[in-house]
Amino acid sequence: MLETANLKNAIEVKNLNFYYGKFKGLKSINLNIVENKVTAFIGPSGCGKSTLLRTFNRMYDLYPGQRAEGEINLYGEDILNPKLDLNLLRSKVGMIFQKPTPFPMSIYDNIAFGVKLYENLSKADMDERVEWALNKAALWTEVKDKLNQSGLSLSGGQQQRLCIARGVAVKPTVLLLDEPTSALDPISTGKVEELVHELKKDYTVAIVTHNMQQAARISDYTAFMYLGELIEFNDTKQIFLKPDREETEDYITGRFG
Ligand SMILES: Nc1ncnc2c1ncn2[C@@H]1O[C@H](COP(=O)(O)OP(=O)(O)OP(=O)(O)O)[C@@H](O)[C@H]1O
Repeated sequence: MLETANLKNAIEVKNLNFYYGKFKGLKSINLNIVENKVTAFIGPSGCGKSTLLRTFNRMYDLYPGQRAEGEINLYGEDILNPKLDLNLLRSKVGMIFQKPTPFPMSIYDNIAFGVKLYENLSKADMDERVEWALNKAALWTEVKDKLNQSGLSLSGGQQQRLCIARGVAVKPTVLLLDEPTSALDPISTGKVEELVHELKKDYTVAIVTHNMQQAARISDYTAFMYLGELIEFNDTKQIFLKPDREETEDYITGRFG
């Protein structure tokens, strides 16, 4: 396992268990998400990747019967604390989903909407923020002349970059990406992958992916999960070239999963 205690961690997960009612979806997870790096979560369907990602911004809180036990520290603050301000947490830990989900409103408003929840900006400052976020998501040049058009009028790949722009616009510290390219064509996928590479200069990124090549291409660290457990967590190169555990090797070489 990777020794990350001496690196700067954005998130530290300690003895995390997660329950869907009586079903235990995560079993004693311990790992750190290193600041300004990309950490990929891989593993067969149903192994708990999305469940783990959803604990990092307490997305599960929206659903009755789901609960987490243990500790998840975001820069030293335990986010499992029941008294935590969840809106504030979600402004610090943004999430982008598998299917692009633009709001049914203009491209401009898709971005401004979230910003308005947290900040009271003048029109000029908001214009600047919208341009900044669209630039960060490598979408500005494609949409700058049609900011008033519906976000839904964009292509799938553009919609996903719009969602990424919406995510970065509120200036989170961590971005969670749950299979962000699985609904995209190869060109759009390439663009999102380049973008993830750029984003880690400013953000800490955790990404769930089914695509081994993608994990190898874009992540610094990789966590392999199986049946709710973290089997192996290490430098991405190590995981793909010389994994410690046989289960990891079987998975990445396509022998199961
Ligand atoms: N809402 C839910 N209620 C009950 N069980 C659930 C719920 N969501 C997920 N699970 C179960 O928790 C386990 C982990 O699911 P999760 O979605 O985290 O897996 P995953 O690794 O992200 O899978 P995939 O790659 O298919 O998206 C699975 O056994 C799944 O059936």
